[in-house]
Amino acid sequence: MTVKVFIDGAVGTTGLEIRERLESRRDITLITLDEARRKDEAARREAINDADYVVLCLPDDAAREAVAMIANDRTRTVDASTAHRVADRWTYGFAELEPDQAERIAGARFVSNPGCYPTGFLALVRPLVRAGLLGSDALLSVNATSGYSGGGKAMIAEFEGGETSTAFRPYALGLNHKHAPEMRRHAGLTHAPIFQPAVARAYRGMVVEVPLHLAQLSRRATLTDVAEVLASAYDGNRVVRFAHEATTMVRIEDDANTDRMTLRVTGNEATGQALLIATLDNLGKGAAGAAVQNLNIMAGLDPVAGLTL
Ligand SMILES: NC(=O)C1=CN([C@@H]2O[C@H](COP(=O)(O)OP(=O)(O)OC[C@H]3O[C@@H](n4cnc5c(N)ncnc54)[C@H](OP(=O)(O)O)[C@@H]3O)[C@@H](O)[C@H]2O)C=CC1
Ligand SMILES: CC(=O)N[C@@H](CCC(=O)OP(=O)(O)O)C(=O)O
Repeated sequence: MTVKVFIDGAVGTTGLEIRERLESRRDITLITLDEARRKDEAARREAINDADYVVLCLPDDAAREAVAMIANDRTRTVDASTAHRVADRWTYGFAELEPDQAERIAGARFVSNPGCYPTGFLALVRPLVRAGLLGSDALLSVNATSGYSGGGKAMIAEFEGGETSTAFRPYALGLNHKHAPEMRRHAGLTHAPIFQPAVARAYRGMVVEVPLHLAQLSRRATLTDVAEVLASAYDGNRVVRFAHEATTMVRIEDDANTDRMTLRVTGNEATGQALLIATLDNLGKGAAGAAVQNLNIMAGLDPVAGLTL
């Protein structure tokens, strides 16, 4: 038996990545719309209602419109946009976030795929909050660098079309990035972290860093204690891996071209300063890899089918 999947926005940056992961699958039949019909409302409505699963790879407003087109109680949705990540009725599609999150995704009708930056931040911070090492009132910062495909077709054109020659560009300097609410909510924090992202001249890949004073922790702890909490949270996980080896260098390319994520704890025990680091691919675990993982879980298939780990 196969499940019918429609990717709305299938020729965008994320949509193409999802299609690549699904098109050779024998357990999945893709519903496709040709170039002339891919933005036609009637054609999309028909495809959406014909599908068992719809994956939305659209700008936020178009994603909301697509959800409103569902006129049956059967079609299940994974939304890759920001539109529903803190919305009621939607299940947050980060399977490793909580011990029962995969089970919740498996039973959900509406699943919101996490943002790429929150994927790194939450993987590093949520286990520490859950273990009581970080209080829910912790005041955190997060700095991150993304490959330019993170900005979709428009940013790819900007970097590859000669519109910018920059190698590295911090942005969201007004500390108003759209991912901050999602980080706050799903980490279980009272205050959103100070989030300062940057984009680099690399097509794909991502480094997310959370600096911490050990004195910020709710009880006395060493770097090893922090590492142990993260290592045990992801013990045996096939997608999120804790790197036990000493970290001397991290590169944006480390997990690029994969659907996995690697977490590290490093720092200076003598000064009591820690650095939590996640590397992932903004288009992999940060987008398409997570969407396919969610689809697999919802359809009762192998959660990592079609993923590159
Ligand atoms: N790039 C990334 O790393 C990540 C992206 N996301 C999210 O995924 C979603 C897609 O982003 P991304 O792939 O980067 O963006 P792109 O701009 O590369 O692709 C968006 C696609 O949606 C199409 N589209 C726009 N409006 C409509 C509509 N009304 N009906 C049908 N198709 C439409 C566009 O068509 P056209 O080609 O004609 O413009 C385009 O092909 C966004 O919400 C983004 O925030 C999430 C995580 C990471
Ligand atoms: C480099 C870059 O511009 N990145 C995008 C985030 C990509 C992502 O995660 O997308 P969504 O939350 O939009 O789904 C940004 O900062 O807006």
